[in-house]
Amino acid sequence: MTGEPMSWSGWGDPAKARELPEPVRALLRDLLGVRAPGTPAASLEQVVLPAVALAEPLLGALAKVVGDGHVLTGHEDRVRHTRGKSTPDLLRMRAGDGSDAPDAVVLPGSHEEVAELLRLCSRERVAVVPFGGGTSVVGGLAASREGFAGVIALDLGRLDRLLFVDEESMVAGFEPGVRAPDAERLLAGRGLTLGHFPQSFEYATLGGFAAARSSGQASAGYGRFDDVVVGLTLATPSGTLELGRAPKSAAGPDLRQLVLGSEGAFGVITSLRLRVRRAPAERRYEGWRFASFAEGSAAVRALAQEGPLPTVLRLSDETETMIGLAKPDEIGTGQADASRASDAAAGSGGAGGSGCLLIAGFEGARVGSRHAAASAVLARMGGEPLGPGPGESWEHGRFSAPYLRDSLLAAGATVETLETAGFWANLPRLYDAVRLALLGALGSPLVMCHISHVYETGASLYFTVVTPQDADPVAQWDRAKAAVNAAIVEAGGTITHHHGVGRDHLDAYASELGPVGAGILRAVKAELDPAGILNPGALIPPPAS
Ligand SMILES: Cc1cc2nc3c(=O)[nH]c(=O)nc-3n(C[C@H](O)[C@H](O)[C@H](O)COP(=O)(O)OP(=O)(O)OC[C@H]3O[C@@H](n4cnc5c(N)ncnc54)[C@H](O)[C@@H]3O)c2cc1C
Repeated sequence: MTGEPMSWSGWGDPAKARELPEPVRALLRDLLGVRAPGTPAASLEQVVLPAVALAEPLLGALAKVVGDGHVLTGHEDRVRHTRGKSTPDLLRMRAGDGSDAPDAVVLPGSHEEVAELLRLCSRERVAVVPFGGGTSVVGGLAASREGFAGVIALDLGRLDRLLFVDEESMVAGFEPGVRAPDAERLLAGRGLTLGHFPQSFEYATLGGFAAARSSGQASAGYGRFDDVVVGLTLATPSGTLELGRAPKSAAGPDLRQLVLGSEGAFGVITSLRLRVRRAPAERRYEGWRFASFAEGSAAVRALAQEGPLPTVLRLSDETETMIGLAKPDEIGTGQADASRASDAAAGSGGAGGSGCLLIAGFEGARVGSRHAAASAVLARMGGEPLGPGPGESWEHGRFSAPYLRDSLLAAGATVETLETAGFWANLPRLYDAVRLALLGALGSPLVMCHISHVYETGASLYFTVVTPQDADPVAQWDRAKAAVNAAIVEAGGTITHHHGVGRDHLDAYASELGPVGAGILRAVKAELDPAGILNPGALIPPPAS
């Protein structure tokens, strides 16, 4: 495994933490009314955890399966496996609230050990939360204790091997705990890539991508992660499910789709067979300007429907364009931020005068001809070419933006992201509904949006919100999130395009599924996990009372 352990209370590699420049602090204060929180963030030692509920004989039985040294009950190990990395998760951690900590962290070393652990935990009524990179932003890792003897985090980090590469079929086999950068490194030696680059790339795992139906920044060219998975193995308390003996099949419903997005509630993914592509020899990234988000959206739709699609396609709305989130590596450079932020805050998330930035990235085969054809479409739709500068800047800073969140939280601003998707004809309504819900719930937040996952029939909308923290920022965000979830359901969008359901989206997901759909999920859960030990409280809507 490469890389530093992730910050226990924030995002990413602690060495890459970024300070907010003073002009931005001043603007947050003067224009959004942001004030530094009264109490400093808790230290690791100050985080309060519940006492370990699992009795010694049970801890011993777990250790018998995975070996001594692979059952951890130390303070830091439990803290590091408490919840995920949503903003409420980080706010709770900064407040020293470790109440959702697992009793133990268990690290299996093989499929057989996972299967044995699931049998043991079913027998002893121990809840099991599969844990990949720990980057869930939907409450996918918070342990529910009610009715259980205890909770374990099943950390898949020891299952970190490349299993095989079949270059004839262009399929590679991996264990689930391989982190995305390690997967790319393992494939690079053979000139191959998965092409999956979500913003959580540095820490998320392949098993987590499959379990949460992740979508990466290059989804226009490489597809979503569910397009990449051709086969997988699922260990369940009821036995092992092997799926994917051919790329496509007419033998009934495709059960792979039942496992993709199952968020650890049906079983533990212990291996994956993934489609690989030749690593691109050529890359070309550039920027375009559109007069408005509506004009830019029409251009993006034209590319999705007529082709050719670039590998990366991202359109920021007016506010995101002004604030510069499309060029995150430039944020933090001082005065330039200040004037951009001032413009954006003055508009309180409204339309500004600088138009909208579109980033188009071309990788792989026929870059020249695809670029020429796509450029003709973008020019016809009113786009103004800005050259390679904005595109290269975006590519350079593509994983940087989350590092700003910790500095913003420390300064007293809540910053969080949320997303949805819909058909093209409904997208403007969905955009307005989410913005109005946020403005209604938070007063005058900064609301930014971009489109970065497109299909012939529709697209996702990805929002970033900045607002001053009140005395209880978790409750404040919970209220805003509830308002947005209701607005998305009402406006006919899906509650999530790629973050998943977890616990945070459960109510809205139940509305989206309807009673018959929810009943199907409960029936599958009852078949695969009769004792209900797997990630209880996540994904599966409870029966209506
Ligand atoms: C800063 C940031 C940026 C992000 N950017 C993106 C993005 O661009 N695109 C995107 O799609 N998502 C993004 N996410 C969300 C998150 O990274 C994804 O959901 C990712 O797929 C989670 O992978 P993970 O390995 O961290 O899984 P975890 O967070 O550990 O787990 C996620 C869920 O999957 C289950 N699970 C994990 N491994 C297994 C397994 N082997 N078997 C069964 N269940 C399992 C867990 O129980 C949990 O329910 C972002 C998150 C953050 C914090």
